[in-house]
Amino acid sequence: MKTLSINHIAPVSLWSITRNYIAICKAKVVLMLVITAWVGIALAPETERTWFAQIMSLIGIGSLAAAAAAINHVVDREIDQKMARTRHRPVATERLSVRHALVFACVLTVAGISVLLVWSNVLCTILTFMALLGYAVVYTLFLKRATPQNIVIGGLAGAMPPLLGWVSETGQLDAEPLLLVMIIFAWTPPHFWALAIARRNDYKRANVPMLPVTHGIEFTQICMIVYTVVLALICVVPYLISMSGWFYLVCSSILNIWFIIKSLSLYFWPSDEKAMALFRFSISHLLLLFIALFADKWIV
Ligand code: HEM
Ligand SMILES: CC(C)=CCC/C(C)=C/CC/C(C)=C/COP(=O)(O)OP(=O)(O)O
Repeated sequence: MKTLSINHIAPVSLWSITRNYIAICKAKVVLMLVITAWVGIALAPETERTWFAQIMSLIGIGSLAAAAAAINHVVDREIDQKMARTRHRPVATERLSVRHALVFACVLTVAGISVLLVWSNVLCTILTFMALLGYAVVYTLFLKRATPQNIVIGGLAGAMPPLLGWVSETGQLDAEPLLLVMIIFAWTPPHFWALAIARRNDYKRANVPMLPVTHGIEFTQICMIVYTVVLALICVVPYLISMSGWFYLVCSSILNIWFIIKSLSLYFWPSDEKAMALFRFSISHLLLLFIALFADKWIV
């Protein structure tokens, strides 16, 4: 592989430099956010917009989400150094400097805003930028360090993409995409707390007030069950208002009952392995739920 020599000391491959930049984007999370934004576009009322404009809108939303993730790596570098799960991250290990990470985040932000202004609209651009600030500043800089409700409130930023996709199409706010936001909003606490239970010692060591650290595992598991039930109830509403049909209702009901059963099982027979399995399940759950929302539009 081709190598670059920095100060003739450590040969660093071009790929390992690129890999650092990809890592600070949280690429898999951003991909999932873009998929939910795409469903927002697909469910919006039909417009004259071209495929190209829709793809550019998704690229713009993805760029701002990746910029937010890069800023998160900078702001959280000292916390990340203390946690086994995150201590190998590029900024935490200083493989990537703070300056380089911030310049990268700025480039992504400017590029994302420009793309959205050209191929989307002003409202979508403002809302997407607000989501960036919500995650990179409000959640990361303040809430994460301040309250065990950090991820509940901060979760709103990550829940925004279906609304952003919808608004990129229509240029206005509507009730339907807000419902999609509420679905992700209710999904986020069981998604994250499952991981936080398994990694509670990490958070304790880093002095981050996550719910399993401040209120214990049992209380967190009860909260997770409550949120999975709330999620199941919210997921019925798209069917009730005829936004989605029976195919979506059947799929979402199966997924949500499964989510509730898994949360109950974690409560009655707790283990870290089961908590991690529930965390991984939550990701498949959301992906399948949004695929069901999308497929329903064509099936029914
Ligand atoms: C405040 C809200 C959220 C918090 C605190 C949170 C937290 C986390 C954490 C700590 C991880 C593990 C990352 C790692 O192993 O490095 C993770 C993974 C993941 N999250 Fe979330 N999450 C949130 C919202 C979301 C949202 C809204 C989505 C998508 C719509 C999402 C999708 C994912 C995916 C796909 C992964 C797996 C990434 C991988 O395998 O590398 N998360 N989340
Ligand atoms: C513009 C736009 C749509 C923004 C979306 C923002 C975004 C990337 C949300 C994802 C949320 C997320 C991965 C939280 C991780 O929490 P954490 O940072 O506490 O986890 P960590 O310990 O793994 O860093």
